[in-house]
Order: sequence, then structure tokens, then C-alpha cells
Amino acid sequence: MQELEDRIAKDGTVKPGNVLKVDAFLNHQCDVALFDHMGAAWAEHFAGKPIDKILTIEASGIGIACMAARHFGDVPVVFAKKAQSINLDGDQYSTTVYSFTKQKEFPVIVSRKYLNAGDHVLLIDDFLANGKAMQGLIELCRKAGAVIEGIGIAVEKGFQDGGRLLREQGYDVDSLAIVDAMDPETGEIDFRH
Ligand SMILES: O=P(O)(O)OC[C@H]1O[C@H](OP(=O)(O)OP(=O)(O)O)[C@H](O)[C@@H]1O
Ligand SMILES: O=c1[nH]c(=O)c2nc[nH]c2[nH]1
Repeated sequence: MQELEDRIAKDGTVKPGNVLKVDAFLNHQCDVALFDHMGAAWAEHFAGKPIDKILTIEASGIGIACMAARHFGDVPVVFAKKAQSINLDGDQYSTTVYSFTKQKEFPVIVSRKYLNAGDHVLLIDDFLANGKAMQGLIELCRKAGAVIEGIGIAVEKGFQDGGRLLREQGYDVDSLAIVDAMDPETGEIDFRH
């Protein structure tokens, strides 16, 4: 998606440790017009799929998933939580994932009320790096018996393994920008086309 690539090139910065900082528009300050255009791009890619729910993971996936839902007939958006809470009553599906930016293991929890057998789910997230967050959501869907119709990602770091592993597992992964290489010294960012 040219608009997203242009924005990354303009406002993104490359940090040591394979970190692309895009918090000016994607995962701290949020450009909702851009989110809206991203939702439209996923709707075009996944047109014809019987998607009736969007599943994401807190925190950064939530805003993107909510804007995307407007392009999928206002389907419900469910986000997996990364901490237990007294608000999480009743039965839950849970697993654990290692957080790339927080560098520690988190529980990933969704209430059984909001993820059901026979749901046709689109998974959405802001970043795909090693794929841990997505593998966690896939595990929750497997436990619930939900059908995964596809995976929509804003920024995939193609030099990390997550995207390759998901595609090898047969998932339709639509990443709107794929970074093939980035250099913290020069700030240069190369996109896959
Ligand atoms: O493919 P992966 O290696 O799993 O990396 C991608 C995940 O990392 C980030 O989550 P993180 O927990 O770092 O931050 P967040 O709470 O801001 O979403 C991002 O939002 C993705 O969920
Ligand atoms: O802001 C972010 N930059 C990244 O490079 C990244 N990788 C996973 N999650 C990420 N979030």
C-alpha cells in the first residue's frame, strides 16, 4: 500500500535491535484516516470471504481493527487481553506469547463468550515480526473452533520469520507494507514489491 510505505519512509525511524518506530502515526499517536484506508485495502483483499468477526491483540491492534471493521459490515471486534482482570469473568481461552517490544512473556486471554466455534475470523495486527502474537491468536481460535479466514497486517518485517511461517502454514497473510531491510545507521528502509 503506497500510502503506508510513503508514511513509513517519511515518519518512521529505524532503531537498533530490528525495531521500526512508527509511533507518530501507527501505534502511539494514531492517524485514523490512514487506518481507514488500511481497512479499505484489507476489505478489497479479503472480498468474498465470509468474515463475521475481527480478532486482534492489545494494545496496538485495537484501533486498527476497529477502523477495519467499518469496511467489513461493522462486524464485532474482539481483542485478546494480555493480563488477567476481575473484568474477565467466566470461562476463557488462554495461551502465552512473547512480546517483541516488552521482551517478556504475556498471557493472551479471550472470554469464551466472544470467540465461538464456527466464527469466521479475520486476524488483524499492527506489526508482524517473529509471529508470536499471531501464533497466539491462532491458538485461541483453534481452542474455540473458530475458522481463520485471513490475516491482515499493517507492517510486516520481512527479514524476520513470522510472515514466512504463517504463509507456510497456509494462511492468507495480507501485509500492507513489507520491510525487507532497514539500517539503523543510515535510516534506510527497503520495501518488498
Ligand atoms: O510478530 P511478533 O514478534 O509477535 O511481533 C508483533 C507484535 O509485537 C507488538 O506487540 P507488543 O506486545 O510488543 O506491543 P503492544 O502492546 O504495543 O501491541 C505488535 O503490536 C504485535 O502484536
Ligand atoms: O513499534 C513496533 N516496531 C517494531 O519493529 C515491532 N516489531 C514488533 N512489534 C513492533 N512494534
